[in-house]
Amino acid sequence: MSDALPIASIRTQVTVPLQFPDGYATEARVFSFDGLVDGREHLALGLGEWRAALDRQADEAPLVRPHSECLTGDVFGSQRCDCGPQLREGVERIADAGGFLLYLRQEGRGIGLYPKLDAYALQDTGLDTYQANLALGHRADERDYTTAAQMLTALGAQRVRLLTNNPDKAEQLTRLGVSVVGCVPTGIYLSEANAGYLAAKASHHARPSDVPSAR
Ligand SMILES: Nc1nc2c(ncn2[C@@H]2O[C@H](COP(=O)(O)OP(=O)(O)OP(=O)(O)O)[C@@H](O)[C@H]2O)c(=O)[nH]1
Ligand SMILES: [Zn+2]
Repeated sequence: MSDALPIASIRTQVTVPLQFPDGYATEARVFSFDGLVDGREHLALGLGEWRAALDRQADEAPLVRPHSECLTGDVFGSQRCDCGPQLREGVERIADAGGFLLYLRQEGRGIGLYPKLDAYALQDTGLDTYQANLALGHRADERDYTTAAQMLTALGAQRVRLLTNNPDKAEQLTRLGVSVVGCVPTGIYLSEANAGYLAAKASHHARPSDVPSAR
């Protein structure tokens, strides 16, 4: 509930010029925070006309992508998932619309980097991405968006449009008191290597949720 959301505050904000390997360039206002509930170093990137977007209503509300960390995909260009292209797309679309990219330090759907690699090894024996988490004693998806809600509140972004295909993000943020006035789907980045990953994700999202409930 929104009244139970612990308050976080902006710690530092700095401007960082960004340039991607394909040449696309923009500028981000990078925010760090004090008081995030899990003590991790989550970031918010203000992109485009983010200041003006904070004052806009409904279908003009800030565009926000809560992006969960994927070291292999975001940094090294892993083809096992679609995280790298989604991050790149997210930055440009948010820069165009005005809003925030939340870079959430919950690697491997919240299980961590080494366990994600363990899950990859199990997937190579035939399990899908969710079954592999369960076989390792984890939940299928351990992500929690409390820190995302805290950052949005600290930024003054109580009303947002989400850039995502993942309904769990909208459900959790709504329960946490963020007003999600719309969801904008991200592109689908299908490759030979990530076809199984994307198929498992689509069927998982079509099922009743088995993700953890928001605190
Ligand atoms: N456990 C596990 N995590 C994975 C696997 N492949 C990718 N991930 C993680 O999945 C997360 C992807 O998160 P997001 O980019 O927020 O995307 P999403 O939940 O698919 O939702 P969208 O907003 O629609 O992109 C990252 O934390 C990745 O590290 C996998 O095979 N196993
Ligand atoms: Zn990934």
